[in-house]
Amino acid sequence: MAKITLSNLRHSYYPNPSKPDDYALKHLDLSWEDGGAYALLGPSGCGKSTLLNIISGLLVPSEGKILFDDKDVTHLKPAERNIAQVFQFPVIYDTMTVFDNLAFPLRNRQVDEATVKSRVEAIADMLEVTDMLGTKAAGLSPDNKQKISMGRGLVRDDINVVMFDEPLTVIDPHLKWKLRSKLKELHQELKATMIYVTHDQTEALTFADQVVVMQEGEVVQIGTPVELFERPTHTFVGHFIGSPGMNILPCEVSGGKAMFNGQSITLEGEIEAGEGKSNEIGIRPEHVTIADNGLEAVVSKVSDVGRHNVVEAMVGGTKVASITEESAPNLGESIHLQFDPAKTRLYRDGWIATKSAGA
Ligand SMILES: Nc1ncnc2c1ncn2[C@@H]1O[C@H](COP(=O)(O)OP(=O)(O)OP(=O)(O)O)[C@@H](O)[C@H]1O
Repeated sequence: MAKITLSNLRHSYYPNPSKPDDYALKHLDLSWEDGGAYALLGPSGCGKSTLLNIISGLLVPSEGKILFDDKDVTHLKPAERNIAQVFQFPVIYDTMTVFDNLAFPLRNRQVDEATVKSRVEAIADMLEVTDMLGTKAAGLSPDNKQKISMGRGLVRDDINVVMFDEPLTVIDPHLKWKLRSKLKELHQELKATMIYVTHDQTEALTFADQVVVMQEGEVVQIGTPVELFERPTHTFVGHFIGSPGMNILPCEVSGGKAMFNGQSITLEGEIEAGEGKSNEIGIRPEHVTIADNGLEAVVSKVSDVGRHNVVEAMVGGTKVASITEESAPNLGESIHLQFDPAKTRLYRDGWIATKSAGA
């Protein structure tokens, strides 16, 4: 396994890019530590596949370098990079047994049969497919086929990184969580560097220790799932992560105070110096409470989502969502909302602009 460094990386599919929008990857400078479990999360078109193809060697970036440890691999072919990839659709040989499928990447590299046997048996044990080793792959269910595909990606112990590209796409929703937790377990046992590409926040947050969130060809935040939830550094992350996402409320800033709907809102800390085109308050629905006093609001929607209710209420012309475990108010009812000051951030032109509490 290796540390992977992307240094000053940019990529455009155009021959003569001139403006930022000509770049599928605008500027990337980041390191994936040896043995880390990473997710690359972002909506369709944000540049995930482009980045994956650059790491695997299918694409040469327009600018910048890729290093595996200290070795510059920018111009090495995929086969020279020692990478394993697991794709959306299972890549296995139907006519071979499960054992032979798992053994394939090892035999391909002339690994001796005793090692093949012990490695395949160990991976099969971790994946809980030992009883299928003698079965032809053709008869397997789609989720078992994808498990074997994952096993093929994980069976070699000499690879630099295992990359999973939306690996649960074809899996039945009720089996997804099983494979997701299996993958997490495998990471803990194998300690391989893994990059999991997805547009699904649940998959990213359950698998990864560090999540890299991308938007429009740029990384907007790298952090643990808790960091992304607790203190998004960009409104995109606040909105994209969470269910429902963070409330992003237009506000005015004057005299170091944020005014929302004519009322001063206490923030987590001081507002950073600077100017911007737009100011917004970010507060998660989990940190908005219905109280006896506070911002006046009128309930516009109530959704019972099982463990709790999501209450949407209009404060002037702006919708604010809150999550409550208590009985929900009625539609049209006048209520008061309070924001937890320690969790209320100011965003300027999308980027966080409050000093964190204690800073
Ligand atoms: N071969 C190509 N030629 C031109 N533009 C491309 C090509 N491949 C991707 N793009 C553009 O580059 C940007 C990033 O695309 P990319 O496929 O990397 O995003 P993604 O996040 O992987 O999306 P998805 O999840 O839909 O695959 C998009 O604007 C896309 O239209």
